[in-house]
Amino acid sequence: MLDLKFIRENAGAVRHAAQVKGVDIDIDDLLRVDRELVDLKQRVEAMQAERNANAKLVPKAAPDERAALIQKGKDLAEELRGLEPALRAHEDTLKVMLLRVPNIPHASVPVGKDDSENVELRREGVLPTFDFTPLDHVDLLEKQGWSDPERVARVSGSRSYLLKGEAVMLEMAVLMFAMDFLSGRGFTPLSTTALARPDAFVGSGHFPGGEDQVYKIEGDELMLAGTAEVPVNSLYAGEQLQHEQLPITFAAISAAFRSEAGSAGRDVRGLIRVHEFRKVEQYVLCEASEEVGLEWFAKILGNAEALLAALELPYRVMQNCTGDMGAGKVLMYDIETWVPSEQVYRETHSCSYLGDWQARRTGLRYRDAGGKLVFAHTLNNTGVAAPRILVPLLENHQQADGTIRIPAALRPYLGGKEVIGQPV
Ligand SMILES: Nc1ncnc2c1ncn2[C@@H]1O[C@H](COS(=O)(=O)NC(=O)[C@@H](N)CO)[C@@H](O)[C@H]1O
Repeated sequence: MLDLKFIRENAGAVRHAAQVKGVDIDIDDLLRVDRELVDLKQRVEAMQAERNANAKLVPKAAPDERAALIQKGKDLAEELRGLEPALRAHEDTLKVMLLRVPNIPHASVPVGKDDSENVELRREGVLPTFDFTPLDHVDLLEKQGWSDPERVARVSGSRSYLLKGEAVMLEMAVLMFAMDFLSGRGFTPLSTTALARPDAFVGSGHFPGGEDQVYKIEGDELMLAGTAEVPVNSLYAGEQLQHEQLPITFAAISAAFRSEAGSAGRDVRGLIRVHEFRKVEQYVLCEASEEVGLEWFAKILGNAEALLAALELPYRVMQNCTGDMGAGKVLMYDIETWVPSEQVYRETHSCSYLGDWQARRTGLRYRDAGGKLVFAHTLNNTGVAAPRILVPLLENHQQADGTIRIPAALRPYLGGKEVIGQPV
């Protein structure tokens, strides 16, 4: 959400942001509703003043004037009541419209319509070469007896997954490694629920708009979030933080649930796109400064890159174009990790800076050094998401005999093992 005053004074910039982000909102319509609401409020205030002034006259009035004054007071009260519904309707309409107003993209963001126009910033790591025919992750898991896709599909349908044996230890090792790594960089570990109230989805910006991606629970207002960003972003909703408390940084591990509505046919095989997964989420709540926000953006991006480097995985960093960054972002980079079986880089991390857009809709405020109450800035990035990260991990580190070489950084989390799996 943007400040209404900012929208009034920068309608052109906001209209342009909506246009380049493909957000369907009519800023002129919003400003019309805003003006009508201002007029209504002014009329109400004038009538209240008139009614109050009139009420003061009654006790001092001559007996023959009193009845008329009392009647005037009743008429004014009636007229005021008559304005209530219009006032409410305008306030509700404006609130819904404001929630749809996109954030202004950073000057560096390329204009584009979808991910095909994201810009590759750089590639890191060396692509693997195999002196044998490499397998994809589905075949590797199957060969090692680490999966059971038919049985789990019978129980849980498509986009479900089950890991068995050492693959489970690998999944937990990579999650623990990420938590260790991030807490070592000062991020407070959180283990949190994916259940959240609708307001938390509004606060993060997933609602309005992303409702079809979210699993709901019959007869319960709680919903299953697709990322810990949703509940974590609302932990401090409505509070007045002190600037000494900032920055608040979390490494939040949680389950994540996604309906993947609209992804029919994409990545139906294997672990890339499943309905429930686990994610370590980097979340930052910092002071209301673009300079500080961009510093944190670089830090959380660097954390994810360092994690991938420690996992010895080649990757590339993409800058998302305006059409692929979502309404709330100022700046967004995806990290894509190499998947040998597809010979392409696939998204494994998504790093975002949102300015005060989330804070404004969540009610995340702090007293700055001057004692002024201001909205904070927020950022998030993936630390690691499993099982998706297992796809490049298994495929890049597979050996000719079907075993998997374990990167040095993960060995402490796998009892020191340098290889998992049996030669097959
Ligand atoms: N359906 C899915 N199945 C498996 N992994 C997924 C799925 N959806 C997303 N992910 C993983 O979760 C990461 C973050 O998802 S995201 O929507 O791009 N971004 C967020 O959720 C942000 N909160 C940053 O983590 C993705 O990069 C991907 O690695």
